[in-house]
Amino acid sequence: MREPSQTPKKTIPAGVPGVDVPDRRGRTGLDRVGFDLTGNPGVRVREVELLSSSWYVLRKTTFDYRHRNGTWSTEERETYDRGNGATVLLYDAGRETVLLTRQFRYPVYVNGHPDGLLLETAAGLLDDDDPETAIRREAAEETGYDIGEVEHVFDVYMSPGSVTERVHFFAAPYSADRRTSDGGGLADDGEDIEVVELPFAKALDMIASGEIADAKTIMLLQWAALSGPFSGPGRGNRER
Ligand SMILES: Nc1nc2c(ncn2[C@@H]2O[C@H](COP(=O)(O)OP(=O)(O)O[C@H]3O[C@H](CO)[C@@H](O)[C@H](O)[C@@H]3O)[C@@H](O)[C@H]2O)c(=O)[nH]1
Ligand SMILES: [Mg+2]
Repeated sequence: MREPSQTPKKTIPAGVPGVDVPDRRGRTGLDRVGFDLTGNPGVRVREVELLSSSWYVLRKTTFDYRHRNGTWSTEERETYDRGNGATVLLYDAGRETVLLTRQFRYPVYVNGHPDGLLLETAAGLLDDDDPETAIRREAAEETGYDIGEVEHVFDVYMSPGSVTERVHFFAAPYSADRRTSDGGGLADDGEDIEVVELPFAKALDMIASGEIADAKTIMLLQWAALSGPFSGPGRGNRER
């Protein structure tokens, strides 16, 4: 116990990782995001609380919001920020096939998927790259194919009520002569990705049966049938 005469020690705040001292991924200022927004005069950001920055970033933001009838209210919203991402549909128009990946997704497993092994188009986070550079990198890492020309399809907010992420969608042809490795993802990052080639028509059937249940994959397959490489009379509807 401290002697009554002793001067209390001044405690120097240790700093909050991700806020005023770097977190384990080197980030600071994570609680400043949103204050500089000016695009909507009916939104005034009041407070940003960093709830978690263990890997990706969860914030609670308090903001004033002007309703369409002119009244203001104060709202709170949690946002999950994992950066933006990119995805690509790899297709072989001649052989009428697509190249997908299969990997274990824990969030899916914990929410009703039988084994968590999800069939998906190759995809990854941008990290510090532009979308096209990122998708070339991810396609090579995950499928082993070095992709040539890519076609930009659309950019999409995948879960706008809670997740900040915007995903950039692409399509690109693949062919055996552009295979440079087995793919499989980065083992050091814990990735264990199977490369799965499917007839396009079978992939479409697997949407109907629920075997393909990933949003970006469904969107790209349906785009391919409607206006992409498998559109037009008689395409994508050949004998299974
Ligand atoms: N240690 C640790 N590592 C993590 C964690 N979360 C993700 N990772 C690592 O971060 C890697 C991210 O891999 P990417 O290939 O860059 O991203 P992705 O998870 O495939 O994301 C793509 O698909 C998502 C689902 O559709 C998309 O949301 C995303 O935009 C992108 O397209 C994972 O393989 C894993 O190693 C975590 O909580 N802890
Ligand atoms: Mg990935």
